[in-house]
Amino acid sequence: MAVIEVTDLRCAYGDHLAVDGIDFTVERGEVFALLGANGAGKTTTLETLEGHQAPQSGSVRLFGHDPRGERRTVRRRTGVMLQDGGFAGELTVRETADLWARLGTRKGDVTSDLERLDLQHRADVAVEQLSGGEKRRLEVALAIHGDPELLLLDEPTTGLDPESRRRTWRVIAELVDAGTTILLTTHYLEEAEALANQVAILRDGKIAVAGTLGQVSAQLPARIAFRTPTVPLPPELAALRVDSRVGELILETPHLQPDLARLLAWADSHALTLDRLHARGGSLEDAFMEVVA
Ligand SMILES: Nc1ncnc2c1ncn2[C@@H]1O[C@H](COP(=O)(O)OP(=O)(O)OP(=O)(O)O)[C@@H](O)[C@H]1O
Repeated sequence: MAVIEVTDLRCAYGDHLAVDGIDFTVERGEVFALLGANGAGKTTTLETLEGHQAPQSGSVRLFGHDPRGERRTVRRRTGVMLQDGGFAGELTVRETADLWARLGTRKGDVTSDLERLDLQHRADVAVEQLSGGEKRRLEVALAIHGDPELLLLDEPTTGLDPESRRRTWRVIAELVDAGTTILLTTHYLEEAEALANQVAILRDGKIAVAGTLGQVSAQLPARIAFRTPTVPLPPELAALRVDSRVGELILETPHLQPDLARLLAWADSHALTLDRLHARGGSLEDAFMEVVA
């Protein structure tokens, strides 16, 4: 049985349909990243999985259970981040973590939770005195308490400096190695690339593109770029041309290897050096830009 099963989910605020008929499943041990521009419906989907929101129609199942109707059963196995404003600002970091641990049913060492997110030296500081990035790390520390089977993470690294982000990725990767299933939302495509095996890109509450990272990237053409040569390109390559900015020429092709070989042969025959030549396959960023453009 899938850990998460979402079937024809619709969620509305008044008459505004924020999630408009989405389906996906997440199997045990997978990391599933929900991507999309602001307002695409990521948080609404996550809040429905957390049981904070009721679907307008369709269904959401975690471990085969309804996260609203069978909240206790689901919560025992699921780590979630505390909602915005859920902290009592005057409590210290350790008091907050202790309280959270007592409210839940999973056993675990709060000190080690704080250490994993590099917050041990902030343990006696009031939560209201934490920086934005430290607060976000505390939210992640609470979510991972007791090594849940499933983690639901809403933008786990937003506002973190690059080192803290990488550290958080390492913590998440360790949990995945230990068998945790993860669904996360993020605006950082490199985060999805670093962590996820499945992605779905939402647009206006619908899934526009979904699949493994490889499948999503492979749907987009490859790109070859180089500094503009002074000699005109042969027609079959000139037809691939999509853009030329600041002296760089970009060719898009679904057939990277033969077209790159053709380009190099042409450059050779004209004794040309193609400055700053680089070639790459389609990427998650290309897929994302295609969806949100
Ligand atoms: N409490 C609310 N009341 C009314 N409309 C809401 C509410 N929360 C979200 N919406 C609307 O629902 C849609 C989806 O919002 P949601 O927060 O799920 O998007 P998101 O993809 O998480 O966006 P972001 O990347 O900005 O966090 C948006 O149009 C948003 O304005």
